Amino acid sequence: MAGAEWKSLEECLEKHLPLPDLQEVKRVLYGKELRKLDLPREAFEAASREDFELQGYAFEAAEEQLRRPRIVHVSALHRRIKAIVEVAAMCGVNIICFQEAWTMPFAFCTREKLPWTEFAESAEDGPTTRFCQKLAKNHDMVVVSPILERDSEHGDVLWNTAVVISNSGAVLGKTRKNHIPRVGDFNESTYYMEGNLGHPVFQTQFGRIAVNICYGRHHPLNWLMYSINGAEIIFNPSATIGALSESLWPIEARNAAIANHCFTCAINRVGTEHFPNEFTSGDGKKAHQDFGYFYGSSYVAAPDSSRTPGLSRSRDGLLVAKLDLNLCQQVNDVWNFKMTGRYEMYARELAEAVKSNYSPTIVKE
Ligand SMILES: NC(=O)NCCC(=O)O
Repeated sequence: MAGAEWKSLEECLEKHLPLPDLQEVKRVLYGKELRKLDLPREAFEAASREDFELQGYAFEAAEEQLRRPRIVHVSALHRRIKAIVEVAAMCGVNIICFQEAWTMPFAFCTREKLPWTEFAESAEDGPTTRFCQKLAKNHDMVVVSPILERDSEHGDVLWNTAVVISNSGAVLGKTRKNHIPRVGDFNESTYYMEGNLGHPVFQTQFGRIAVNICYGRHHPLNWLMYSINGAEIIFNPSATIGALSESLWPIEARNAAIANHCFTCAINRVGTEHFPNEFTSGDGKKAHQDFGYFYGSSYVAAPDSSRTPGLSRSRDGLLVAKLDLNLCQQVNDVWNFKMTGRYEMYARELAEAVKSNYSPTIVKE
């Protein structure tokens, strides 16, 4: 499995394919070609000074007679948040989402409590939320800040939470990771509980947003419920490694955008994190001190199946996407997945299937 030396799928395709083939491969892999955004020169200069990648693309919708375009700029990014947020502001970003548990190493592999649980903090008024409130207000930007939450009002329970901060600087609310991985070194159940807040959608000045945290992207019904509650953009802040999920990554968030007539933003960490003590995870692997390679490759996908190229696998980055939210309804009106979905039938059958005396409907000869 490649580490940092393999920069990105896009770079590899561009290096090896003749132009006519490249155009066809890109059409199949990424859908319609997106216009590159003309981002300010000073934004590129600042990104280069701070040593992170900057890319921008526009998702355009057809002009309508009754509605004006509903343009929103969103972004997915990695570390060095303040400098990166400043560059995002130069690019006119309206909503920004950071990677999962962005304030800490992804230490859940270790199963050691200290010092890692020291990173947990209040979603409402912890230091990270206060920091993000300043960023939000200064830059008139909605900030989605995924943290490890300590809920001291309920017995210090820990949760994997995304705090949503309005562009006014007020905390709009929070949402919690519903599904906890039990795979490989993702020993996260040692640290926090399955979310209990359902599938909230946040009405912001720039559109209705939701957050499906990392492992929730493997659950189509989790995406569906955010969409049923009206989400137009669903962020998927993640921390995932190549050996486990790199072949799933380009498919899942993109498929969710198509299936739910919404935009999705898949955001991943970059690099390898080393821990002081060796750990194992009961999977036969020798004791080791790192999680594996977090392969970045963040991207934004649209309801019409188009998507941006991925950010690099090896560098911090800021991906700016200009979305016209009218595209959600336009695609819905063509494909009608919402209208043709048999939700009542699924609800009835699922309600039966979860009963302890249920037996699956299998017709046999
Ligand atoms: N952070 C997290 O839930 N990772 C699980 C692995 C994956 O979903 O790819």
